[in-house]
Amino acid sequence: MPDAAPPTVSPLTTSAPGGDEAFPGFVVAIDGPSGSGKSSVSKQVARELGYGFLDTGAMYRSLTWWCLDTGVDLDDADAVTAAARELPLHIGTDPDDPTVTVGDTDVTAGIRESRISEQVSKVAVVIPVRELLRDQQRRLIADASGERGGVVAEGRDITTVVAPDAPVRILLTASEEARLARRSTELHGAADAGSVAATRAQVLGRDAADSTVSQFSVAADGVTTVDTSDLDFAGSVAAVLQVVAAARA
Ligand SMILES: Nc1ncnc2c1ncn2[C@@H]1O[C@H](COP(=O)(O)OP(=O)(O)OP(=O)(O)O)[C@@H](O)[C@H]1O
Ligand SMILES: Nc1ccn([C@H]2C[C@H](O)[C@@H](COP(=O)(O)O)O2)c(=O)n1
Repeated sequence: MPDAAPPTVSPLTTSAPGGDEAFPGFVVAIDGPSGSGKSSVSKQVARELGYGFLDTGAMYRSLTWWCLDTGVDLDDADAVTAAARELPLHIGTDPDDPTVTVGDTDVTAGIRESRISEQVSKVAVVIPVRELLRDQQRRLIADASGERGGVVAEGRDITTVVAPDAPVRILLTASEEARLARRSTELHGAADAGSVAATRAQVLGRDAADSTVSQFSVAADGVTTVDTSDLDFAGSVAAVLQVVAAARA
């Protein structure tokens, strides 16, 4: 499947809310709770469509990494906002090479460490930080969709705030049980009672904090819910591609 030729793209344009320009290509916006598969499924969907891929969570993670690296107190919202203004971030939008750098440091792997996952919500709930990153995300979506004819962008507020006029908006969800099992398997190599319990606080705690600033537990008007609880990874990718195909038919 990854080597399949990209489908012909109709020249659809999406308006970029709050900006002066329309997004130049087709935008697939995906949000949902932690462990629903947003990042991994979106990346594969982007590959199969020949589109760009934007992982907006990586931007919040990079800011968290930068604050910790430079000694910024994550509980000081003003200091975190100042850091966001200075953040020397580069985020790749090639789904085969979504490299993230902060300054000269490749943080692609580092931003996935538990120390970041456990603290990233402190950064993500700061409203001025969200506004700064939202503007950057819209620019990245415009650039990537222009370069490749389309982009798959994922994150907690993509369908509601960053790209509410995207032609495809999906809430990718799964039962709490499925999400915990997936994350547990990813982090601990198993989904037995012990490892699920160890994962629970991180996954549910982060969702609880993040839901104070974004709405990702129920689909907003016009957003299609794709429930992957009973789907494997390939099935989830196929379900999203089906929604995209229906929107373009
Ligand atoms: N349908 C699926 N069936 C089984 N495993 C899946 C499925 N979708 C994703 N996964 C796996 O679940 C894990 C979590 O997926 P992923 O990181 O993409 O979720 P996410 O929604 O982006 O989470 P977060 O918002 O916390 O970053 C990954 O290891 C991924 O490979
Ligand atoms: N558009 C977004 C993207 C991410 N966040 C927050 C929520 C998460 O706690 C954190 C990391 O995201 P992840 O990599 O786990 O998807 O960033 C957000 O608030 N809005």
